[in-house]
Amino acid sequence: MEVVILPDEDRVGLAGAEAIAQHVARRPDAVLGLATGSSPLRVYRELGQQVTRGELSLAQCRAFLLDEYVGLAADHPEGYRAVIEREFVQLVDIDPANVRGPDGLAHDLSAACLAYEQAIADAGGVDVQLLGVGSDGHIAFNEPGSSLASRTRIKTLTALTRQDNARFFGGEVEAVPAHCLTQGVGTILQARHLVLVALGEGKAHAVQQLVEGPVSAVCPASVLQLHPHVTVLLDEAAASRLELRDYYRETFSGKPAWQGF
Ligand SMILES: N[C@@H]1[C@@H](O)[C@H](O)[C@@H](COP(=O)(O)O)O[C@@H]1O
Repeated sequence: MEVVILPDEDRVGLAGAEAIAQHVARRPDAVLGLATGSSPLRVYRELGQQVTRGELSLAQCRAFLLDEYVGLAADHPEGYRAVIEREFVQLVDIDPANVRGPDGLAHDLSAACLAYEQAIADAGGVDVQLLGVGSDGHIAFNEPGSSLASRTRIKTLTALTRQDNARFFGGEVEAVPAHCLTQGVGTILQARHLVLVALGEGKAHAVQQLVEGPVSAVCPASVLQLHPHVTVLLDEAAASRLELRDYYRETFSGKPAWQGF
């Protein structure tokens, strides 16, 4: 796991965009994994600027969302498909038809979950998956207690997550749907590169647990310790509770000492 501590949100956004751009440089038709929430927004803005400047093109990419609320009308502005449309698709040159999310309005939600897993597999799997982390350590909507081998399925949101996300629903907890469809922890682990972004003091405990805590379903994000290629991008506040933060800084600060031997 590569832990990168950066001075501010803009630098985190830049680093996240760089990680994605590197995949696209190697493979122009890369499969991208998209996350919602506020943490990845600067990454999307930076990608948008690179596309506008002609430095990057996502025209051949396909993308899959991590999760979706159950039961929100298709035109609801806080539905994750709508959020991604607004915050990502409209800023870059990806074909909107190539961006897919779980169908939270499906008549048969279980069948929709299976179909979503199949669509990801048919695309050849996700090359680079952007992730945020909930203040309780959830990734996507895999709440504490989620099976670490889970696949895309319906989940019930915790009171804490609904409270955290109420800010997107005019502050009304009751307006936040109680259920969602989410890629499972096992699904996420199959992406070839995981890039997690965490910003602010409110994430410091979850970040400490995910990087340095035991691997446990109590903090689903801790399962990232079992993945061979993870980049964790943090601002100073999110990194503030890491016991080994000076070590992470040293290892990232420049040329490794063994170079040149
Ligand atoms: N389902 C999303 C997660 O994918 C996201 O990581 C989390 C944190 O969001 P934020 O980045 O706004 O703190 O929010 C939601 O619960």
